[in-house]
Amino acid sequence: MKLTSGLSRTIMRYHSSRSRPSCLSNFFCRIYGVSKTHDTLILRSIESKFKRRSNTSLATSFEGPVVDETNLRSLRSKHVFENTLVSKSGPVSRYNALVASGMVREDSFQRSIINILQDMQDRLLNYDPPFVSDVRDEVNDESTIFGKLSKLFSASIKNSSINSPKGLYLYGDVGSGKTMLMDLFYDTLPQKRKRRVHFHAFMLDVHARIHHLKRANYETYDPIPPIASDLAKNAIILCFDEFQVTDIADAMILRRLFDELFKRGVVVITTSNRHPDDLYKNGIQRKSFIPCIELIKQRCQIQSLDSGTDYRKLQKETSGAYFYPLNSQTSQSINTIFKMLTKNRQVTKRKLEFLGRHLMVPESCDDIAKFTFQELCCQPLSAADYLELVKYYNTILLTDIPQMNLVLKNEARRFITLIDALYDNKATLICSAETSIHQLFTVESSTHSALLNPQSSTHHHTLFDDVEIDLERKEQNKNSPIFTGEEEVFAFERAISRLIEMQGKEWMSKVILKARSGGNSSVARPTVEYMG
Ligand SMILES: Nc1ncnc2c1ncn2[C@@H]1O[C@H](COP(=O)(O)OP(=O)(O)OP(=O)(O)O)[C@@H](O)[C@H]1O
Repeated sequence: MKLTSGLSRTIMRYHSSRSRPSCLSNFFCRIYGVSKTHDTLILRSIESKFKRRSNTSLATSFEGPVVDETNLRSLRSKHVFENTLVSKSGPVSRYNALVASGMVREDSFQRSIINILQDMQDRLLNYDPPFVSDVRDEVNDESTIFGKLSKLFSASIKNSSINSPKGLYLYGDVGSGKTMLMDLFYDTLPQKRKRRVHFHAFMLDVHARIHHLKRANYETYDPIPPIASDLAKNAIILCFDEFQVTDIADAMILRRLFDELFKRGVVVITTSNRHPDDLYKNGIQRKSFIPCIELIKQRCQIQSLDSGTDYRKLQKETSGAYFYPLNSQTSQSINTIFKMLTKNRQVTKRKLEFLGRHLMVPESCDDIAKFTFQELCCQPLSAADYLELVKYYNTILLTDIPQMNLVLKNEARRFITLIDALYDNKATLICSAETSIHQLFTVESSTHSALLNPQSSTHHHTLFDDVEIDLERKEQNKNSPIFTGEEEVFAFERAISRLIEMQGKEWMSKVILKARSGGNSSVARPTVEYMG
């Protein structure tokens, strides 16, 4: 069994201490290698983070974006930019300063991309985007006078977008620095009308807007143009992290949405693990998605970043919060950590309610929650649920993770989505698993498959209705190659890379900085029901 002795020793020390806050400081000092002489404010902020009670009084109904994307920002960039004396003039000077400070290793592949991003930023300085109308002017039901006017208006937008600069589609290997480079670009952009968002969160926002508009308007109402206008009004430069298309609903929405966004002069910068030609590969009705690929290739410069280096795997020190294999000792270790983190405070069962959905949290205390893999990855949950979860919980304990394979691809896909949500929010993951991180995903079938029961997502059924996708046809196509797991195998690599980084000592320093900057406190909390 691989049980990190440093962690267990720290837990023992924690238990033998009477003073919880100072002991907690020691706990983090030891596990995450934070120097004891390190800024005491940081340690105080960790303590207050763990003492903080969750705010449960704010109930929200959907009026706009589902996710506050400021919480999805890369903390590395915050960490790096706020703590290094650097010139604020552009991505190249930022990159130079990071290399000079030793925080980033000089990388010739990254260097060529940062030069491209610098040119792009220079071009954007002179960009005068077209005027975008108000959402309410875009009721495009052609049976109404507004609809007819809207059609005329769309034609005029089309002409005005001709001079918009090309964006960038940056694709390549896992962990090669795509997000870091995009963040350097984004953070140095002087424009205010910009938005940086994880692609999952962006699509959830779009789904929610579609549903909201469809419910409030006519049957024949086309929600895409007004949504595009609203998005363009708020951000003329849109930066997406991890562009990926794995489902038909997203494919059909994107085809139209991108067309409308580009017509409104929006410039898209995105990272992805896939070349545009490989997006939604083997997907149902893929032919209908090809125009979207062509549009991306037309409106974005396509660049690869294939340095062959996964920087996440270069880190040497780990925090030891990943326990394997599954046995009584590992299970006891997880329970001990949970008790330690929640000591003297009430552990409750909770029900999170949002957008007409609910998510059960079996054991929780402040911003710490504990689940089994079965509870979190074998239920019909989606990115929306996991992003909601990380609004509340900054530390997740996840037990009994099985080795995953293509038979368990629904569970694997959910687990990967969960890891993405935790990673993007700089959350802490403490877990117990059947195998080491490197062996967590396999293409072999597993004996566990019979134990787990995949179900379909009700969220997607609603969405298919909203975008008028024929579900019967989807069912007929369930043997389509997209269900062979090719996408999952690809995503496994990214998840492994991220899990490794999340087990590293450097990860905790990011968590500390997040706590220091107030964590998720800016996010409106949805309804929570205490179950006792
Ligand atoms: N040149 C570098 N020197 C040191 N660390 C780096 C360098 N480039 C990237 N990193 C670090 O490696 C990690 C992975 O980088 P990043 O998230 O940007 O990769 P990515 O290509 O976007 O990965 P993915 O495809 O999985 O999303 C981050 O913690 C980042 O700060």
